[in-house]
Amino acid sequence: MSNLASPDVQPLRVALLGCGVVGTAVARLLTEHADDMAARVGRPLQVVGIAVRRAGKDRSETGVDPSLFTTDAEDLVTRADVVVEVIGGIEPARSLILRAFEHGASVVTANKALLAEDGPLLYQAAQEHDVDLYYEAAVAGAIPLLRPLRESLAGDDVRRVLGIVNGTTNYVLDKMDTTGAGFAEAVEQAQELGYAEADPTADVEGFDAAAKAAILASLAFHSRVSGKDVYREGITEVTAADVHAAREMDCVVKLLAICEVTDDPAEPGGRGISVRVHPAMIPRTHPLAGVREAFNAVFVEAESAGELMFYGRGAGGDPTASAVLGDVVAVARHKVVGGLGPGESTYADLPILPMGRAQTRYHISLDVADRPGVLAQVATAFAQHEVSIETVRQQLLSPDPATPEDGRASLVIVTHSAPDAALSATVDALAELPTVRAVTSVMRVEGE
Ligand SMILES: NC(=O)C1=CN([C@@H]2O[C@H](COP(=O)(O)OP(=O)(O)OC[C@H]3O[C@@H](n4cnc5c(N)ncnc54)[C@H](O)[C@@H]3O)[C@@H](O)[C@H]2O)C=CC1
Ligand SMILES: N[C@@H](CC=O)C(=O)O
Ligand code: NA
Repeated sequence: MSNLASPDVQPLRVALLGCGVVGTAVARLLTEHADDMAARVGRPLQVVGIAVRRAGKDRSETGVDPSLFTTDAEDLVTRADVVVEVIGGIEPARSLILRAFEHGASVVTANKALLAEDGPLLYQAAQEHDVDLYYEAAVAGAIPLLRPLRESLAGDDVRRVLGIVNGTTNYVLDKMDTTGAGFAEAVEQAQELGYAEADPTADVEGFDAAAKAAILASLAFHSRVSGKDVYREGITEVTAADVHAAREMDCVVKLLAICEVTDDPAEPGGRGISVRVHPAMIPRTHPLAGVREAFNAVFVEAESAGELMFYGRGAGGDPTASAVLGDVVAVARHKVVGGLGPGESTYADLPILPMGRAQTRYHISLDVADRPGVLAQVATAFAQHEVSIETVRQQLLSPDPATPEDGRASLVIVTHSAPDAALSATVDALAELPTVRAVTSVMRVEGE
């Protein structure tokens, strides 16, 4: 290591854009682990500047020389070999990354929103300028997931990627399930712990998970998938009745990202991609049910490898910085010894299938009149849409005080797997039946 400290060894210049939750951890760890990083890269890394929005704030926890903080990010990216973008959002992050490429810098980013919106543009610019674009932190934080998909599984045929990829919503659902915490209170806690996006709407409405699902599907299926291609439902519509219904079924509600290749005869070539993010009930015995707090877990199913599971911290400053720094070492090494990491791979160019074709199962709770023939009417609605019922549970409810003479019952139905369009049409038909007083909970079911 001593020769690396010699004044003759030219350090690699690192510029950091953003000094929030992730940026602060990156800056501190770059300083604390400077010697190890130098040894792993083969040359010292020198932080040449940290772009911030507001100068003069106390950032002593980074251990970085205060003179390195600058509000001129545009200039900073022209003075670096490696640019780390942890500002987030679309602009100015996109322009700064493109400018960094133009000046010959490789870029490490954690910005899934930008990658899901404009990944192809960034890949192309990186390729044109012979530099790297790495983004392991963008999906599932610390968990090494993108490199396995991009590199380790490059010789296999990935069929499915399914998991929990948003720490904030997992934290919220977990707190609602285990402590009975309210939605707003749990979101606030997730913000305080540094898990949530700058605007937590991106988390709770499922945009963050959708961006990650788009990135995962693109890599897994060698096709272009953008955030807009992903069917998305967040957790804001998950009610206490849903959580209760899940508990009654010995299930738990999780926000899942599901990316699948389906062999669909209606599509040219017979294959298509289905990508969706939505809350789903999963049995408490399923491994994903045990994923607590802000942890993430992702299953990958590949033809030859079989099933793989990735688990770890998906959010938070230090865990995310771990993934960022791993990428910094990789791209910095390329600067030292030559070579580039993998670029965009879209040769399969598979079409995106509409959500209606996704195969899923539904759990439906109905508040019905307790009269002869009700069950037959309900069953007919399922049969008419070619949806097969797996289980039905009926329970008497106390009468509605407004109509005390009418009997009431709750019907809880779980279906077999069917196209989402047929399931959703069945729910619409059920809601129209005069004997159905209310559809009290509808949720997709995943896992056996
Ligand atoms: N917090 C987390 O757990 C994770 C975050 N990420 C991603 O990392 C990125 C950063 O996230 P956080 O650090 O949590 O956000 P943050 O909001 O804590 O930090 C962003 C920082 O960038 C600064 N900034 C904004 N515009 C700027 C500009 N023009 N020039 C200089 N600085 C500017 C803000 O003032 C803020 O300090 C985002 O893309 C996020 O999606 C990825 C994985 C996990
Ligand atoms: N807001 C995100 C942070 C990591 O990507 C999350 O909660 O998972
Ligand atoms: Na990751």
